[in-house]
Amino acid sequence: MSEPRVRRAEIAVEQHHVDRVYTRLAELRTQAEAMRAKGYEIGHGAQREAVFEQASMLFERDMMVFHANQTLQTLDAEYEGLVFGRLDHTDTETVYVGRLGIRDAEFDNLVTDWRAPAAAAFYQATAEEPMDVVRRRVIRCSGQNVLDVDDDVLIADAVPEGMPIVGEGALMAALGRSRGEKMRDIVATIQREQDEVIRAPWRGVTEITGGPGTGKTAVALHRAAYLLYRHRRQLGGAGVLVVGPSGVFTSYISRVLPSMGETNVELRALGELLDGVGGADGSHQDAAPLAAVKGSLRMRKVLLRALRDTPPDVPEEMRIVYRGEVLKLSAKELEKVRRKVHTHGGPPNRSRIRAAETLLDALADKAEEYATADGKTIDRAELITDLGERIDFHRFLVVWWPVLYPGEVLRWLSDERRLARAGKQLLNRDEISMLAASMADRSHGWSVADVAMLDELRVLAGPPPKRRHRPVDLEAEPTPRGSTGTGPQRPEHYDEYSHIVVDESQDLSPMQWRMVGRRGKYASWTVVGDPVQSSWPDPAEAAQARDQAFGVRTARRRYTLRTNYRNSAEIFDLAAKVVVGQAGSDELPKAVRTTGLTPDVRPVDVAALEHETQAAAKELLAAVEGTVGVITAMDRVDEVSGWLSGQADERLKVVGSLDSKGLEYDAVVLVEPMDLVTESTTGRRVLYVALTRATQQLTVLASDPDWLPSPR
Ligand SMILES: Nc1ncnc2c1ncn2[C@@H]1O[C@H](COP(=O)(O)OP(=O)(O)OP(=O)(O)O)[C@@H](O)[C@H]1O
Repeated sequence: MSEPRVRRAEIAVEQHHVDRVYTRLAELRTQAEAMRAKGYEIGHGAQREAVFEQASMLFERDMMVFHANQTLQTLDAEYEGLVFGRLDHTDTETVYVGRLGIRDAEFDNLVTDWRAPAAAAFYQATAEEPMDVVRRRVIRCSGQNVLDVDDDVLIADAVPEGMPIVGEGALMAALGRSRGEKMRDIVATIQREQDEVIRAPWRGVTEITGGPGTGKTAVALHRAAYLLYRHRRQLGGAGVLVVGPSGVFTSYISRVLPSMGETNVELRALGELLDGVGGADGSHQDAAPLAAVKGSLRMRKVLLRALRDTPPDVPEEMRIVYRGEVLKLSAKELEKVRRKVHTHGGPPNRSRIRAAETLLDALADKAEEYATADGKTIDRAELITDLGERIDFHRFLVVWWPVLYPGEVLRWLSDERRLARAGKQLLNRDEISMLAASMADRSHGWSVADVAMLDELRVLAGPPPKRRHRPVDLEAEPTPRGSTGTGPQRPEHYDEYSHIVVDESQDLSPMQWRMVGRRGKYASWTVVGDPVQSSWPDPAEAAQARDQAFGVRTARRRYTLRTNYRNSAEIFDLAAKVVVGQAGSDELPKAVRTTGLTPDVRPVDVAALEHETQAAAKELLAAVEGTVGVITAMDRVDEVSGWLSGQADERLKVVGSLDSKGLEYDAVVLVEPMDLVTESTTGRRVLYVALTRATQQLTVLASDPDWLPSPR
């Protein structure tokens, strides 16, 4: 038979099996629906039974309905290619691998879940270590239709007579395919080095490093799905949190887990980790020098001092009449009382009772002072009891010791004098004015870096007292919550997560590590990063904060991924040049795919930049099937978006350098690379990130040639 006929015949063979799987899926769905209906029936019956029986029947009903719903949820997930692999073993056993495990009515396996031990050989078998696999087949489907098959022979000598072998290179075919707006799962083509990381033990800290495009994000997400499948009891209840650098990024990866039937993982951007505190929207990026100040560990102390400073607008003195005498506390005396309360160190929102007691003590001292001057004595205990019950005392107390909300306290720092007090010997003059100006700027919501400070303040201030009516929060004006998470909202108990995945971890500031660490107090971790792509100026300080976040967890394992699956070799060769001297050769991955298309580096005149950008975007939109990213320095995003507003094509995206982290496009236009270099002290690394976003084609428009180090 000719190759196309063999292929068609093999596609038909697999189609037959896939049809059986879908028929069975429909049967299972019907059974689950019937079970749910029966569960509800039990509930109705229970109403007429004795109370004790009712209780046990209701329990039974709840369990039935719960299980039925869970099964339905799993069966109804939109699986893109439910069956994607097949293993033919030496003993002629055949195992189909898919996104879900399904058995037929006789309880024989129709499909084995990719995470089950029986499917491991699909990812781990090699020609050197074939694990009894003769032929590994990747089956490519669209919906329920088999489109293609692709085989890998692992034990050539053991191929039985008549076993057809079709095609070559499922991985290369997958990598060459155009990219959509959302990342896709890679279950069908996970490579051995990646599989090892995905299946690593769940406890402790698993660190994954590797250069751009090595699949770190993909691996981390598949690991989350794998861990939930294998250890659902330990991890499923309290939840898995995936933290990414930006909302654009979490949106980009948001389909991967649901496509594997996993909807119970919470995806959050760093700027979206905090719900409801003063309306944090956390999508705005500060300029690098400002973000560096906001993210440094110094801020912890600055914030603590700010919190303990006298709140603005509190009464400057206290007057209260006691038995015909006016007791007066001056501003200085009141401050002494405030300091005394704070020396106990408790969160101010938990210290109001102590504040009341200390204030009453000061009033008693004052009364004693007056009495002594008049040669009298007072009953101190009686005074404290009497004043402590007085409404005017409590009225004073609530304004003098107000409930502190993180957003409000942060805004106080727009007052330079106040900030200078809080930042004494911690912040220099320039830093103070830069920070104060940022806090005064209300033209946008909170920035990504602000959110870590808000979270710090949340903990330092302590929870506000519970009220029947929610207090009016003046900071709540810009409230868009901005979570793109697919999982449940967790407004309060942030420290409950059982597993935390941190992506692009090389960029977390120390303050962000503290914030994430609070959420992982009892969790195990998967931490993904590439030091060479880091835009954080003080890696040592960040490492210290990171180690603190991990706490005493002793089990730590580290994996390095070395193959770049994203970029063509031509594109990566260019990108690697900009970090020469900043990265060791072992820190740079190897790109496996060549396209024959070298990047198009165009010197342009500044005046022609707009026109050149439009032209390059148009060319690339015509050249590729999928997305085209136009990457610029952060402060030029609006300008460049304006240039391209005439090109109404949904595949075209303009993105700032920092926001391009973790994303990928079929083609990229990089506008003015030198802008990225000068944007921050780690500009070259940011440029490296931007240059490694394209899978197929890259055009660089540069008026200044210095972005590319000249060859030595
Ligand atoms: N085994 C694989 N099979 C198919 N595609 C893969 C495989 N591994 C990675 N990829 C693809 O390579 C691209 C890069 O993967 P990913 O974004 O996870 O890399 P990364 O290491 O996180 O990159 P970066 O550090 O640059 O953000 C993605 O399109 C991903 O789907």
